[in-house]
Amino acid sequence: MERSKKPGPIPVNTAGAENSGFGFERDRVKLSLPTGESAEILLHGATVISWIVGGQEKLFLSEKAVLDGSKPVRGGIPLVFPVFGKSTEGPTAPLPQHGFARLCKWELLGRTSETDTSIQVDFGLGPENLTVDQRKQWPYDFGLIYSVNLSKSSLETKMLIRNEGSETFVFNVLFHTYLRIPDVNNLTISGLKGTSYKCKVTKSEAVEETEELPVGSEVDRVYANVPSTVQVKSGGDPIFKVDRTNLEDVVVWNPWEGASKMADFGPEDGYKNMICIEAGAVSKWHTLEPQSVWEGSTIINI
Ligand SMILES: O=P(O)(O)OC[C@H]1O[C@@H](O)[C@H](O)[C@@H](O)[C@@H]1O
Repeated sequence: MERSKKPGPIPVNTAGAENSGFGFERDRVKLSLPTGESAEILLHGATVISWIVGGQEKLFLSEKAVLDGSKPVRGGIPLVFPVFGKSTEGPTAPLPQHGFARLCKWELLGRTSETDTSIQVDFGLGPENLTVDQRKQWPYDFGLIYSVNLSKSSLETKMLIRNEGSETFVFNVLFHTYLRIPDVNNLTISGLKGTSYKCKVTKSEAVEETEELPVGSEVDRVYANVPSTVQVKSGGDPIFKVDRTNLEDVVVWNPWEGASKMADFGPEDGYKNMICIEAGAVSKWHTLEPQSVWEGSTIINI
């Protein structure tokens, strides 16, 4: 983001933070709490690539994921903005699938709060962080502030989008979260019943009828206006609870055996240990008028 438009320094609340941790190394930020929880975020795409609770990794990261900035990360939490999927028409048509946010090197704005039980870091992205080609593809003046907040048993991600120009723009935004799961064959997802969805596999639309949705094959569904919390259960036991604020939609994705066709997906049967539960605003365009701000967040609880 342009220096003049960056948020002013936010006073850091360090009450009781003697043992918590914030580390910056070359291309990534590491957060940790005195109780052992940690998270790791690359500047590339501001992609969260690790979240550890109770000594266990909670995010799936492909063992073939490319982390050097040359392509989006296969795993963790890539950021989707300003378009979800690939547009064939309209102002986002020139952009690649899922937009540019996951492709850019974000700026570290700093640690914005810290206590013994939580720590937050903010990243910024603006037109000056885009390549000349990306600027041509989407020539709007915008400012993004992305916050990652690690607490003892939850990870919150929050996006603030500002229109800093004189032209209105439309956008989609989504947290493309790859959750690590013990076995997809024992998995169910609840909280979607009664919600309309578009299935990208069968190219059809339907209303979800299942209370506890199993995943037994490729799934790629965009659930619109999901009213409540979505829970991921393993063998009937809740393992993740996903709450959303101002993010009305949820995408459920697992490529199943199609994963073997992705050069950066590994191991080949890794799809058994992942499910993407993606909180976003993607089923319709959101309009942002000049000098207006939009904010949305999601919190994943263990
Ligand atoms: O391979 P990509 O660009 O990271 O996209 C992965 C998947 O992302 C999901 O969000 C989409 O619904 C899928 O259609 C897509 O295949």
